[in-house]
Amino acid sequence: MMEAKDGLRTVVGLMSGTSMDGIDAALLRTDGRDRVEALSFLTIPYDDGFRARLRGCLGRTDSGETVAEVERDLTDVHADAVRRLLDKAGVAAAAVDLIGFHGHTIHHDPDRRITRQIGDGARLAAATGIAVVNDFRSADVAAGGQGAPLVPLFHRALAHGLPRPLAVLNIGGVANVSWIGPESADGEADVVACDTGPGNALIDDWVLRHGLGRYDAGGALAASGRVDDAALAQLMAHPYFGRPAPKSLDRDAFDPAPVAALSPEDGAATLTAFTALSVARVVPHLPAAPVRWLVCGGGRHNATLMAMLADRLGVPVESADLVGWDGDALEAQAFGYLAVRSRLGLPLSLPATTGVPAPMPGGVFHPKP
Ligand SMILES: Nc1ncnc2c1ncn2[C@@H]1O[C@H](COP(=O)(O)OP(=O)(O)OP(=O)(O)O)[C@@H](O)[C@H]1O
Ligand SMILES: CC(=O)N[C@H]1[C@@H]2OC[C@@H](O2)[C@@H](O)[C@@H]1O[C@H](C)C(=O)O
Repeated sequence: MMEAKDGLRTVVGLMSGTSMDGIDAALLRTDGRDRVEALSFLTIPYDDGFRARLRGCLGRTDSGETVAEVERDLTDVHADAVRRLLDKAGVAAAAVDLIGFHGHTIHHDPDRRITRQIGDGARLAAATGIAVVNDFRSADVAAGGQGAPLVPLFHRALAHGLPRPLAVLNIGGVANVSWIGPESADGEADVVACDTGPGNALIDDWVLRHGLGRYDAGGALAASGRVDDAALAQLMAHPYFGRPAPKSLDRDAFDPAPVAALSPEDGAATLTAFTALSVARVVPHLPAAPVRWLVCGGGRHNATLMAMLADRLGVPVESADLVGWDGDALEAQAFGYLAVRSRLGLPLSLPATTGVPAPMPGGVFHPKP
């Protein structure tokens, strides 16, 4: 890997998240430690046909023909995303040191030591002419960790100078929090993390099922409904919320049956309250209550959800964009950052972020052809 005099590498980070909305691609320069310079970002949405094929792979652990075909096509769409990102940024592939390729999670059951992200690293390296790191979660899960969330060390790298304890909340399909403690003299800080519960996935599925679009834009549908307290209590009875951090979730861990009989409006309101309340329920599992919550991921565009979070948490809950981060790009950037850490042999996860027994390096390297 090329290393500039300033120790920074030019990297692409690629994320295909649990919302299945598309590929997020970010270009950045980073040393994999505490320096990060964002350069460019774009999202390539999946078309409905591809999204349906991806959905058809969820929960499958076999390597059947269909999964292999979807993996190949998924990889090729990622190669296209890299080309478009570099075109947009006016950067040549030869100037890029590395790609961090998350792939798409089709199965996540860390308690049975299973996690699987599809995405062919060697094929992506061949298609782009750039070295690739993929398979970020397997080593952590094989060692007994949760394999997720992996963004916390990146959140910590960005958080210098912000008030502590700070919570960074990512609301994608699933929601996850990074708790970042006070900064010590050497600039280090404790970090504790876990998935909090559902993010947007249940709301998206609900809206889609009622023919009202792919997501609840701005939270307007939820805002026009009423939270059904009995249904909310049933949803919150899931044993996940009593478990201490670290802990992680598969996309489809929660059964939305308690809202099934509600109107579209009330169902949306109740599922939105479910996401907000499950975030609040994590606070007792953290070392101390955060003084501020910065929210990234698509869920921060849902004004009803943001208002419910502020109400439940009782401290400022703000979009991460407010401190100069790009809340849509953060996850993709994180996998570029983690790819550099992987090449440097630095940990991607810690006992307090995934429950892994010791700080854990990871990722699989595919050299450029
Ligand atoms: N304007 C909006 N109003 C309401 N919700 C929105 C809006 N824009 C995006 N979202 C929500 O954000 C989701 C996409 O979020 P994001 O891209 O952060 O998820 P992801 O990266 O796929 O998931 P994960 O973090 O779980 O991997 C959409 O599916 C939708 O639910
Ligand atoms: C297994 C898996 O892919 N988990 C995702 C998912 O989406 C959000 C949440 O659940 C988080 O744990 C993780 O992604 C982020 C990027 C992470 O690893 O930090």
